[in-house]
Amino acid sequence: MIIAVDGPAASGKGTIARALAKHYRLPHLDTGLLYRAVAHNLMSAHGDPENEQDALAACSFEDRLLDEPALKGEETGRIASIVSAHPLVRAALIQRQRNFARQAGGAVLDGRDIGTVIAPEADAKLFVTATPQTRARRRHAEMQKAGSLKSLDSVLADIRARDRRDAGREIAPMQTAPDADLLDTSYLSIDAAVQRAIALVDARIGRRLAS
Ligand SMILES: Nc1ncnc2c1ncn2[C@@H]1O[C@H](COP(=O)(O)OP(=O)(O)O)[C@@H](O)[C@H]1O
Ligand SMILES: Nc1ccn([C@@H]2O[C@H](COP(=O)(O)OP(=O)(O)O)[C@@H](O)[C@H]2O)c(=O)n1
Repeated sequence: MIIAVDGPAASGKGTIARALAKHYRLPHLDTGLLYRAVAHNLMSAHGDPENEQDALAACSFEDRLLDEPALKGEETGRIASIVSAHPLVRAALIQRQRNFARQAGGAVLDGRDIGTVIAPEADAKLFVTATPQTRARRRHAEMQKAGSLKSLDSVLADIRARDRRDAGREIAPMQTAPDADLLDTSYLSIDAAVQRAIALVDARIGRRLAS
């Protein structure tokens, strides 16, 4: 079984994808980490994120880089959203994600284009959203815990800029797959959001088995 979880920054898609993976005993891939790894390599090489060749040169890395805590930083996320708009970068990362999705037994993947590009054949697709204000509050709280002094307003501005870039790019833009279930977590606790996600996936699987 393949489960695709897409959505914007800090919507809760990673939290939900991890919980689904645990519930259904499936391996999980946070595909945002791949783009963050490219951003990290590019920044280490002092490359220009707008330059497609610089970004392409940053695309080869081993899986263990994905465990690097530095990938989680806000600046890395911002640069990731710039390099991810280059077609050659997306092409360089696509097979890795498809192989993960199609492994025996299935998988859960979260990102921006899982249900639309990476695994359009997924058995269940969720598009996880929350208002920009809610997402900014969540990201701000995470950043404060990590010692950041950035204001909530500036985190909100970053979130809006990232949404615009991710939804507005020409290749594999962030969008809801026509057969995805929408899950708005703005007014749901983590537990409630996870329970709702499991119910939506169960309903999809049930429908598939019945058809
Ligand atoms: N429903 C929720 N209610 C409150 N906080 C949440 C909820 N879902 C996620 N969070 C918190 O918001 C932050 C971002 O969640 P995360 O799952 O990492 O988002 P994403 O993967 O979409 O960027 C984390 O600190 C997480 O614990
Ligand atoms: N499948 C994906 C996953 C991430 N990305 C890009 O990578 C950036 C970082 O993704 P992420 O999922 O780690 O970001 P957060 O939602 O955790 O903030 C996004 O802003 C996207 O530009 C993408 O283009 N396609």
